[in-house]
Order: sequence, then structure tokens, then C-alpha cells
Amino acid sequence: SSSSSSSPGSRSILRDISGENADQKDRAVELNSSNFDSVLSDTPAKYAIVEFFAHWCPACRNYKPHYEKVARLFNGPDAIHPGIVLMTRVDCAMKTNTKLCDRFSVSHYPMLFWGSPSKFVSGSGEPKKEKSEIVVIDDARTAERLLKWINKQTQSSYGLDDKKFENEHVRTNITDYKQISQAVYDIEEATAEAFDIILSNKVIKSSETSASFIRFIQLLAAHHASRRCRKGAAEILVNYDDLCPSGKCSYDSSGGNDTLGSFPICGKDLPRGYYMFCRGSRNDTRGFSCGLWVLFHSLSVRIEDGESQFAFNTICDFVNNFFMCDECRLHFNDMCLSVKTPFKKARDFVLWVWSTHNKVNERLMKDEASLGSGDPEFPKIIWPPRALCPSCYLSSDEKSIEWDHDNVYKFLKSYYGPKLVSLYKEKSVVGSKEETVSATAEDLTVATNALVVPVGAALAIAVASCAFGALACYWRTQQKNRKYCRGEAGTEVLEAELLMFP
Ligand SMILES: Cc1cc2nc3c(=O)[nH]c(=O)nc-3n(C[C@H](O)[C@H](O)[C@H](O)COP(=O)(O)OP(=O)(O)OC[C@H]3O[C@@H](n4cnc5c(N)ncnc54)[C@H](O)[C@@H]3O)c2cc1C
Repeated sequence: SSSSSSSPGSRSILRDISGENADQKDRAVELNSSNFDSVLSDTPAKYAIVEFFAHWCPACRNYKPHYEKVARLFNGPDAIHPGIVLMTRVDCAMKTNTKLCDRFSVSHYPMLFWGSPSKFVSGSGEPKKEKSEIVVIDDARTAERLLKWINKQTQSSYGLDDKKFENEHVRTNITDYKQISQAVYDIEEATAEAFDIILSNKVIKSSETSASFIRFIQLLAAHHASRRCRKGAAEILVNYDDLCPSGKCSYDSSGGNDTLGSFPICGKDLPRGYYMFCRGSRNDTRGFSCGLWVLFHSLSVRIEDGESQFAFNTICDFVNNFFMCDECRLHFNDMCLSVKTPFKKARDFVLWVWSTHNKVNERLMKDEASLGSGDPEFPKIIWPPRALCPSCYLSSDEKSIEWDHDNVYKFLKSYYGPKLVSLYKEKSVVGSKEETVSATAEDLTVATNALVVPVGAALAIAVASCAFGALACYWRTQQKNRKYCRGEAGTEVLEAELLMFP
């Protein structure tokens, strides 16, 4: 659609790598002085290689196929070993990159550097120390030699002929703990993908879908496990009245700053075009729908008791309105409708999402067995398996499992809570501390004033006063204060605010 193909900037670079013509595209990511720091500080990859070259240099041109051959293994939507090495290049013959190339004392072309991505970023720690942690790759003349270097550094045995399947053998050896710690990147990916689907299908059509969208964005702004998605969601909230006046959104992504399409929900470098925790052994399995489940679980363990019914409604409506898999949303909606008493405890909601997911698993287990449509490496199971959480099981036989719900809850809280974000690199924000005590106090003031301030402006104040993490407290305090103002709000309280607390 026009809205997704015309997005500007580095997003389109990433889009290109993941696009339909992926085969002809370069897998190494082209960096320049303006995206260098942001791409390298945001990448989930453990290592990075930066190739400094000049487009006029014939040897560089000849080297490119070698570099790409290796990049194919690690980058792009069909990477065999995703999330390990980010391979990039910088054209030093571009005037705009001169300073950047100087920073690394580039002395010849091509010149390759190896290090942890964050060490390449300017101003990340002491510059002197940093230098020594970035090393020049001295023998990378061919694809084979470059890969040999990488293997030595990572103590691995990647091969240029590796096939996707071998990767799955590698990953089954990784402990589940390591796997879930990669999932935070997948929920970012799924969030960005969901948002793109909403945009390209222009599905915010009525006041009902608009309300459902706002509630979901609120939930994300307050409780998404990824800071950059919280931030992006908050920015959409702040500007929502302008982006979607009376629920009529402008989707165009080329039309300047005043369209929904110009607000990437998890930052401009997402989607990246690959999943890690949710990566299937085939191209068409897992991915987005897996990421969406993990997003729901990760949200459920982050909410408080008072938000549980709101979160339940929000997720049910979101699936119903925006998850464009008909069978999925119909079944899910049935399960939502079968809930008769409102949720009062976050625990009950966490366990509801878990058991609902298991009901889907149980149904799909049969479907996939008879149709052969599942991912052979990831058969559906009733989850968590005993090996992952022994204490979750009271007893089990062929037909049924008797769960220890307290322990299941504890397990879910930890698995989708701290474990999920344990390896996540949060960028420190200059001059602001997240969710400090003083920020909370400030928020309380904002929340009280907000009763007479349009929601966009109120959120803008909250955002400006204490950065994005504090939006959670803003939202929570709003929720607590809300009961005092029903009916007396007057015209200034906007639709969005009322929708928060239906
Ligand atoms: C709301 C929703 C409804 C869906 N309905 C359908 C449908 O009707 N028909 C259909 O064909 N597909 C449906 N899907 C897709 C399907 O559920 C899977 O997402 C997809 O088949 C990919 O499966 P997966 O192996 O990646 O694991 P997923 O089921 O996507 O699970 C992702 C990960 O979550 C963890 N997990 C698994 N079970 C649980 C649990 N009970 N609690 C907590 N964590 C768990 C595991 O680590 C798993 O790898 C639906 C998806 C969603 C989000």
C-alpha cells in the first residue's frame, strides 16, 4: 500500500532489507553519520562489524560480494543466525561521513572493525577505553576468512553453507532463559508490525475502532516492556487529536509530521524484519502471531490489580478489531465473551491469558497434526512444559494436568517480567531519571490539573516533566483520580480521556 512503501529515512532502509525483493538487496546495513549511533545502540545483536569503504575504490567493489556472503548469514529476514552479528558499512567518500570516519582513524579501504555494538556509539563511556575494545579485523580478505575471524571471536563454527535448519539445532541448545531474554526484541517487532498492519489497512474507521486503538496505545505507553515502544506510544497519544481528528486518521507516511504514519510506534528503526525468540524453522511459521502472544503475556504481568479489567477489555477489543486472522479473532472473542465476572486482580488476568493461550494451543495441536501445517521444530504444547517449570505441576497424566496456579502465576510473573528484559539494552536518557520519586510527585500534580486540560496537552506535560517511563504513573494516577471527576469534567475532557475509563 502507499502508506507503507513511502516511509522516509532509515526505516525504509530496514524495510528494503525485509522487502519482497529481498534476494537482490544488500544484507549489510548502510550506515551514515546520522543513523550510525542510533542503529548501533538499538541493535539486539551481540557483536557488530563496521566496514569503512569508499564507493570509488575498486577493491572495495570487489570485496562487497564477500562481505555480503557473510552478511547473508547474520542479517536480513532470512538470516540463518539472526541477532548475533550486525554487519554494516559506511561510505567514507560521502562528505557527510568524514567526521565519522575520522573518529575511527580510518587509514585505508576497505577497513573492518569488530566490537560490541554499544562500543561503537559515541559518548558511551570513556572514549580511551572504548578504542581498545574495538578491534581492526586484520584478515578478512575473503568471505571464508572473515567468517573464520567471526568464529574465533564468538567461539562458534558457523559455515557459509549453513542452512536454516541447522540453526534450529543450535537454538535448542540455548537455555530457555537466554531465549526469553531475546523475546523483548520480538515484542518490539510484533508491536511495530501490528501498527503497520493497522496503518496499511486503514482499519481505524469508526469511533469504536478509534477508541479501541487509543486504549491499546495507552496500555502500551504504560506497560510495554520496551522503553522505545512506550515512548512511541506516548507520542502517538500526545498527538492523537491532531493525527486522528474525530477518529478520522491520516495514514499517509509521506505527508510530513502530522499523520499517524509518520509516528513509528517503536522508533524509526523498527520493524527490523526478523524475529528471534519467535523465529520459525520455516519462513511462514511463528513470527508475528507468536510475538503478539508474548506481547500480551508481557503486558499482563506488568499491570496492577486496578487495571486488570481495563487490560482485559483492551486486549479483547484489540484482537477483535485489529488482528486480521478471522478464525483467530472469532475464537478469541468467544473466550472473551465467556468471562462473566469482571477482573479485580492482576493475577486472575495473568492466569486468564495463560489458560486462554493453552486452549488455543490445545485446539491447534489437533489441527496441525492432521493438516501438517505446524512448524515441525515447534510443535504446540500445553505450556509451560514440566521441564521449564516443575513446580507448576501438581500432577499430570495422559489426559490432563493439575496445575499449581500459585506457582504458575509466580513463574509467569518472572518469565515474562524480569527475565524477558534481562538482556535488554535500555538507552540512558540524558538528563532524566526514569520513574524517580520526584517524578511521581510531579505526575500527581499533572494528573489533577489534567482534569481540565485536553488529554493531548496533559500527556505532553507529563511527558515533558519526567520522560516516558513516568507515563505509567501518570496513567495510573489518572485511573485513581478518575472517580472524582465523572460528570463534572465539562467540554475540555476529550474523548480519549473518557475512553480510558469507560
Ligand atoms: C490472540 C490469538 C489467537 C490465535 N488464534 C488462532 C487460531 O484460532 N487458529 C490458528 O491457527 N492460529 C491462531 N493463532 C496463532 C497461534 O496461536 C500461534 O501464535 C502460531 O501458530 C505460532 O505458534 P508458536 O509455535 O510460535 O507459539 P505461540 O502459540 O504463538 O506461542 C508463543 C510462545 O509463547 C509461549 N507460550 C505458549 N503457550 C503459552 C501459554 N499458555 N502461556 C504463556 N506462554 C505460552 C511459548 O514460549 C511459545 O513459544 C492465534 C494467535 C493469537 C495471538
